[in-house]
Amino acid sequence: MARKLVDVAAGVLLRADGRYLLGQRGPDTVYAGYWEFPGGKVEPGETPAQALCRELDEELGIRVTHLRPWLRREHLYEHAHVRLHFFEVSAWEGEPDGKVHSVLDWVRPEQATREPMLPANGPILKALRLPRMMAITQAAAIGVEAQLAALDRALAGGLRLVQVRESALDPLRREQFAREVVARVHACQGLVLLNDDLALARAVRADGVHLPARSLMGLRQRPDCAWVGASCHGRDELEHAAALGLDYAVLGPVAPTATHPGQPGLGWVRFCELAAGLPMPVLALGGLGTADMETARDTGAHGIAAIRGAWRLPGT
Ligand SMILES: Nc1nc2c([nH]c(=O)n2[C@@H]2O[C@H](COP(=O)(O)OP(=O)(O)OP(=O)(O)O)[C@@H](O)[C@H]2O)c(=O)[nH]1
Repeated sequence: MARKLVDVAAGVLLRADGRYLLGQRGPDTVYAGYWEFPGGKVEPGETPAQALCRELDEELGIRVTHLRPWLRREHLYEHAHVRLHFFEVSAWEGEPDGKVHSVLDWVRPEQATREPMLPANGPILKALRLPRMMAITQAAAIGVEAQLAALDRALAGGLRLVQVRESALDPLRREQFAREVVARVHACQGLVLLNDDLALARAVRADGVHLPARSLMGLRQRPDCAWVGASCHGRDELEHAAALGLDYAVLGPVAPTATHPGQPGLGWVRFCELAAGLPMPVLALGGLGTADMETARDTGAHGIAAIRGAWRLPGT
């Protein structure tokens, strides 16, 4: 029997130290004892954002002062068909106090999470492990040694997500370079994705593969890999990435770039429309750097992907 679709708003409260808040559902509830993000059902006449502010006041006794729409996922439970609107909550007044949960806990994204977790939330926890800045390599343009030196500097500065995109390097040098990148990034517990080459990703023990849009659109099934993402330029590509269950998408270009001359930028307004309501995180790409991070996140992006902007030294 088809179940009525129920809208639910859930908040990922993020502390400055990177930890997020989970609550354990109290007794006498469906899925009692399971962990969840605070939140609840959207009442008639409320937007999901309004519902979340009300729920966080009722459940935690806090007043939200800054929230951003993040992911939207549907899940069919035996008791309900839910559409979950996840928001990032980065500022609030008051100290969260467990008024309805048995326990509250602040969890680090890289830590094993709390169990049992509500079944719909697995991909949300994975999305929280995706770093906010993706740096895309340009070794063929600037030289392998210069790129590795830039990588070392960026890792020391906190970079934890690298996409190796080096189709212009010959196969042997590309493999050697990819192995170097994996060794350096894994030494810092970061993630490495190989552009469009699943076999090389496996050979060098990278974490996954990043699909260009033309490869994405040719697939009917998600490649068998821990992390899979794709480059997208419009809603059809984003929806295909979502349908395949990919872990993230990169959407752009937001601004015109030197690497794609003549291609007009989407701008932030269009970016916001295209990236809204998707089940996986979307990184903004195209003429951006670390200075654009807050604008990107306020527009619904999970973070930023960049070539030049990611390797630039601070102040240059
Ligand atoms: N709050 C919350 N609900 C979630 C999460 N993940 C998830 O699947 N859900 C589902 O969304 C629905 C939320 O229901 P709820 O019982 O918390 O709603 P509520 O606070 O309005 O309570 P009520 O049923 O007493 O009115 C449940 O079916 C729950 O399983 C999550 O992380 N947080």
